[in-house]
Amino acid sequence: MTTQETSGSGTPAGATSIGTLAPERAHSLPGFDPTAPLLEVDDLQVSFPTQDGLVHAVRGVSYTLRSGEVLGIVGESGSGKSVTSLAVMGLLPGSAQIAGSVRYRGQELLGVSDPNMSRVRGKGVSMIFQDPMTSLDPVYRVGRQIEETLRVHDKRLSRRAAEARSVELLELVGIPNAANRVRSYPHEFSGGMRQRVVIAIAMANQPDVIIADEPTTALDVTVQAQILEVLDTALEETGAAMVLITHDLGVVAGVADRVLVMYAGKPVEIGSVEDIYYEPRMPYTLGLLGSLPRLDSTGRERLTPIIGSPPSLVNMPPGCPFAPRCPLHIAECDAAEPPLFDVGRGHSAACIRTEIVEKAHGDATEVFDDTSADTLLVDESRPLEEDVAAVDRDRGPSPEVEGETAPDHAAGETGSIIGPKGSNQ
Ligand SMILES: Nc1ncnc2c1ncn2[C@@H]1O[C@H](COP(=O)(O)OP(=O)(O)OP(=O)(O)O)[C@@H](O)[C@H]1O
Repeated sequence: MTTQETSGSGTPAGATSIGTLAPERAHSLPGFDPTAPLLEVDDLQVSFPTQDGLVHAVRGVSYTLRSGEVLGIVGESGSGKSVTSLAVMGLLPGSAQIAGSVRYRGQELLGVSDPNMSRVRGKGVSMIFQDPMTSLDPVYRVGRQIEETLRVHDKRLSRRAAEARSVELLELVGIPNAANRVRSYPHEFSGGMRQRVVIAIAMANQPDVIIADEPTTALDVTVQAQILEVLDTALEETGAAMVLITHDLGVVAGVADRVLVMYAGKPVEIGSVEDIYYEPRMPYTLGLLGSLPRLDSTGRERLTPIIGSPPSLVNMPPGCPFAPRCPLHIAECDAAEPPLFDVGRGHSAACIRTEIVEKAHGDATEVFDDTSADTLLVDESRPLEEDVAAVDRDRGPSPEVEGETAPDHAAGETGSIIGPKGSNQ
């Protein structure tokens, strides 16, 4: 497989306002090259032995991340996004069989001992996980957890300076009354506030790279946008580049420079965020777009679900793994798994029928059947409030929603009702 390079200006994104780097610690592995890309993942392969056989979780992932760049990695559950990132961080279980190469500033990370990886983790590359409670220790005050992170990489930092920096970091991520909140325990914060603390810890040592694995998935939709803004602040303050992992193309739209789409353990499309959203060439990417309500739609487009589920990663048959779900499937698709074909301007797609997808110009209804939106409605000829009224007649309205009216929706339209937990959407 060819390594697909991510684009980027090569200049760090922002100022470093929260302390100074001690580069010799983070960069003390053999092969350090300050001019090398921040992260080069080359033909990464990860398998897990299981009772059912070898699970080929990651089957040849390659990407390059440069300074100041945000790379979105998108794909369905089980497509290998997290395993790819855990391999980069050296956090896979001992049973994992790993091949390929992961270089941070030219230094090979695969096979490096855990003490040596600790020099890179947190300072060279830090990670934000989906559930903040997996990162935070429930029995320590959040301030202490930030201070420890700082002092792991800077033993000369006094306790008082670490305390002051913790308050500064909590302010940066938008925790009100930070000087008092440093003394709070994780359970005293809401989920969104806890994720802000985790972001503060991830940026504490001004890493070169932040890997954020589904950082907003566990949060209320109203909080998700705020956390994306906080991540943006983290990048500005640290000058870090970011790998943003999500199953939601909508999340990467406003944040990423480039997007890597994964399917069944492999990248199936890589391109700029504009190419992926407006000119995708892989039917799977088009299907993902079609199943997502778009803010730039005219309001009349239908959603197009991808029918079926991804293949088992044990004993995969030859051919394109997406073929059984693909509306453009032909016999040749079953012969061999297509490599990433260059379709122009740093854009590549693993499909032998890209010229047909090209003609859709991002409109999934050109290729996929549109079935989903109508299934939400009992009767296409009447607006949604009549359906709600019919349900109310049968069940009786709940006291909380009595007097509220349903939004005016006609057949085929997509609407969202959002609100924080307990708001009776
Ligand atoms: N320790 C393990 N042992 C066996 N199989 C594993 C292990 N860890 C992950 N897998 C398998 O590897 C595949 C990829 O998992 P991964 O967590 O990377 O997917 P993902 O794209 O991040 O999905 P999600 O969004 O649900 O986290 C899955 O089939 C998963 O079951």
